[in-house]
Amino acid sequence: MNSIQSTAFCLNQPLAPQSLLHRHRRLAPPAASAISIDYDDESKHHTITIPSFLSDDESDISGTYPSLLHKIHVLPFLESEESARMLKIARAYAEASSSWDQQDSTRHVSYQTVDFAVEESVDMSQYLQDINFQERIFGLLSEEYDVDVEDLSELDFFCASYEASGDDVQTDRETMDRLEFHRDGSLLSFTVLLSRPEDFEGGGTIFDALRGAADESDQQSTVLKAPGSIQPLKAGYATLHSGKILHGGHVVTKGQRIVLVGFVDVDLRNMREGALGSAAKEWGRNDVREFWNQRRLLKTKQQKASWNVSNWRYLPKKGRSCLGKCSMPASLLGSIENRSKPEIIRERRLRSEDRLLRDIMLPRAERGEKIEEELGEWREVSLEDMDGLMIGWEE
Ligand SMILES: O=C(O)CCC(=O)C(=O)O
Ligand SMILES: [Fe+2]
Repeated sequence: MNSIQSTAFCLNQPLAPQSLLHRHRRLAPPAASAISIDYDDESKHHTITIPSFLSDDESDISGTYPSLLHKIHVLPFLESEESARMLKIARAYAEASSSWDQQDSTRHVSYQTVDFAVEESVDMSQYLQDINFQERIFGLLSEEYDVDVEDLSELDFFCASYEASGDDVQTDRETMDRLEFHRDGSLLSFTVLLSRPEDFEGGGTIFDALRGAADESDQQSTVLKAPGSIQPLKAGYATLHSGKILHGGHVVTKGQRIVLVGFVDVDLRNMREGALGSAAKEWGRNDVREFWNQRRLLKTKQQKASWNVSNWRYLPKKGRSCLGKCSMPASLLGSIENRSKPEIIRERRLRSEDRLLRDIMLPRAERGEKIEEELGEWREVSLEDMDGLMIGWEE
């Protein structure tokens, strides 16, 4: 992209003294921690590069920073008549089906969303076909993330509504005003804004890795708003990102935000084997750590006056030797408090995310052949043909 205006700013993290760096090598602050925003005035395309959270000398990383997956793109996508028409179809379907009146979606495992799948609405599916929606969005994703269009497949397209809480108090509608931080099942995801920015306040797609940094940017001229949420300038704009970057729907404080969201899968031949598995393992470990550290903190705080902890699992190793018989060393509570600090846990999470974004995509030269699935031909079969194939079948 021809970058006309470029902004870069730092997270302003002080460097730890050498001794600390040595003791907590794995948690050392990143060498370079800056967000860069490129803007091309002609195409109105913003490219936001999420910061680096690792130092470049960490030996076991295959890719470099920034990879294409570190980039979040915000750009005009649908013509204004197209997004207006889609909004109309979406509203009509949601009204007729009450899809936006209840939190019942199974799309996100741990929390409910207010949406409907595009395929449920005949009119919406038809319109998306008429305007070649899938071909167009796949074309964009293919170009920005360097994946062949043939290697992209639709996992899910759905239309979600966020409404400011309080607007629905008079009714029994269950709406949502935000979506908690999560990672999508897909490597690539997109959000197309259907409602007009002037119809709601707040909102946007919020990224953990961009949190805090937006305060320092020029709020008027960018799509990146505090605290790390990306708010497109017009209806019809698309936000493209890797679904593996921790993100959510930022809280809508007024009005209604309606978006079309898509999860797009990438064929395995493009991906480095094991990269996603180890990141997922690390995130799982982190969640468990977070839980236990919080629990330890609570327990030790409760027992601070007369320290008599009977369950050693709540204690770090160095506290276990004097279980139940001594007073709590002042340093112990401090160290437990330190470990359960959300910033430290966040830092760990961001480091494994950064590692994944560097590692997961194979360079073109290392990608294998695409394996076409052989479906064979349909033919009629007799009951004798089926003999032995129908396990558990009883006449
Ligand atoms: O509302 C948004 O911009 C993000 C939605 C999202 O992340 C999701 O539905 O998975
Ligand atoms: Fe998502």
